[in-house]
Amino acid sequence: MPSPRLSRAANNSANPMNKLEFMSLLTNASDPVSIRHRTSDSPVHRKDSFNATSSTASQPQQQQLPEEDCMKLNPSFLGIALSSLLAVDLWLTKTMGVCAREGSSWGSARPLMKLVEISGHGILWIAGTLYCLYKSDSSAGREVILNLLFALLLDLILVGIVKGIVKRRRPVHNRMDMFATFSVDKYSFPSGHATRAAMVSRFMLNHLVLAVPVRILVMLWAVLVSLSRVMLGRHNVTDVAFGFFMGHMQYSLIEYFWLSPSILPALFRM
Ligand SMILES: CC(C)=CCC/C(C)=C/CC/C(C)=C/COP(=O)(O)O
Repeated sequence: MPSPRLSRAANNSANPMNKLEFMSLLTNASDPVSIRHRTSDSPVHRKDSFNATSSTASQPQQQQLPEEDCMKLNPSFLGIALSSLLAVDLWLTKTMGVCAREGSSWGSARPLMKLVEISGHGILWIAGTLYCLYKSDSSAGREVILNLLFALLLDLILVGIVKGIVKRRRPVHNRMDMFATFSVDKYSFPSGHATRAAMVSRFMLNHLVLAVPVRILVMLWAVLVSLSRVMLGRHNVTDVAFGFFMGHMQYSLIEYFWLSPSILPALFRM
């Protein structure tokens, strides 16, 4: 029967992992050369040590990356994708900001674009909805208008929250000459006009009986309001694209939580 000491020595020579451990103990922690060559510091060596532990002499060597290498590759790929998107975004924003100043290439169209901006302003929509609610004499009409009002208020809150979290500055060529803004409106992501235009247009298309030409006009208005944000230099393209998407999502939310007279009878008795 072999002695315990002898059998441990035999195990050590058979197990390559033990050999690696022994070698790493020999390296000098204060020596930079030995630190560089330490097996755990180099991905190549890490791969070898991984294979050394996972493969035996009888199994073929597998080119399997350790988990931590995969984790390192992913963020760099995401980083490259994000910085490329940002570069395209900034380039498009600069190129499309043709009404940002009076002296810009389409500077003469700036007053017209500002009218489009006003057509999507929150104050105008909230005041208009309140007026329609006051004038409405049918309960079905009141139900639709009240839900539109909630949608507009929800939009203001959600956009304010996202702007406050993301804190993305408006493009450098923007002149801050908008009327009636909140303090978070110094930030640009997402575009509040784009969220409102997308949400309100979907709302109108789904809840109002409109002739086809009017339906087309409503869709064109939503696109024009969104486009005008970039042309006026107010927003980056991604602010508007995300805003448009967010507006659609907000509409779906309003549909899901639709307020009916059976839910809040007091509100509908006004
Ligand atoms: C009734 C009430 C509280 C109305 C407030 C409406 C208001 C001041 C909305 C702000 C609208 C605005 C200028 C948003 C900024 O839009 P961006 O497209 O530049 O993000």
